[in-house]
Amino acid sequence: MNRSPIIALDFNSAEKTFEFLKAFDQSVNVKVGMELYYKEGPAMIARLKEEGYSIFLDLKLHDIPNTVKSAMKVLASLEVDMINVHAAGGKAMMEAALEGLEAGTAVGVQRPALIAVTQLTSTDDRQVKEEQLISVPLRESVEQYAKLASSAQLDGVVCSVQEAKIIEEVCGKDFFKVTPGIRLAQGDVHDQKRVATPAKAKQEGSTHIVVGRAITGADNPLEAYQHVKTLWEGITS
Ligand SMILES: O=C(O)c1cc(=O)[nH]c(=O)n1[C@@H]1O[C@H](COP(=O)(O)O)[C@@H](O)[C@H]1O
Repeated sequence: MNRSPIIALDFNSAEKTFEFLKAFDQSVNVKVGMELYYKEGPAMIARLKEEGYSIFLDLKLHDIPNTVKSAMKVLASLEVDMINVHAAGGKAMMEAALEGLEAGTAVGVQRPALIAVTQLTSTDDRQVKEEQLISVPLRESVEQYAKLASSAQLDGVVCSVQEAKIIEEVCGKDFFKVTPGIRLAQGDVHDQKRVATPAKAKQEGSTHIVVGRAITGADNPLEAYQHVKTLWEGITS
């Protein structure tokens, strides 16, 4: 998957998705999440692949290691470019996910990059403290999850832009920092808590940005995408 912005295809049907994609060429990266995958299933992935898109399959697996391993083995057959689990499932679960992916990837096919969600970008410090009863600041919790993911040999994490720099220091430049919660200046933050602009993401060391509503909800999605891409690529790291 190249480093262009990843468009979150948060639609409830294949029809709406392909109607939206009509404006774009196949060089854009796309993310298929729970809504679209649960509705359309593996056929959706096959169709997007056939059309030539690079795909991040965002199903955020989180279960006992054996279940995640078996699920990843099956998902590997979809031959997506990137896939994720929740780091909160633990190191053994992340290792099992990787084993499953490796076992399910056909010879000659590149294994999907495996990344772990740290603290969701819809989470803030208050929730970490009062709901999760974690006694360290959110930032340290994200750092710990990133270390765990790295020790389990994962390719990277999903985090917010606010933690990208510290993760680069701890896990290195090549370790993926995939950052959702991207908004244009003055854009509606919706349900997200830890947000940043594309330019800030680049500056802080994000390796990938995931952008949904700032593009899909725009009057002119292609124009919005190009604007995001220009801001993201504007600064060389
Ligand atoms: O794993 C993800 O992609 C993800 C992790 C996270 O912490 N926060 C987050 O927003 N996401 C996804 O990124 C997308 C963000 O969408 P927008 O808020 O519309 O840009 C959604 O599809 C979320 O499911």
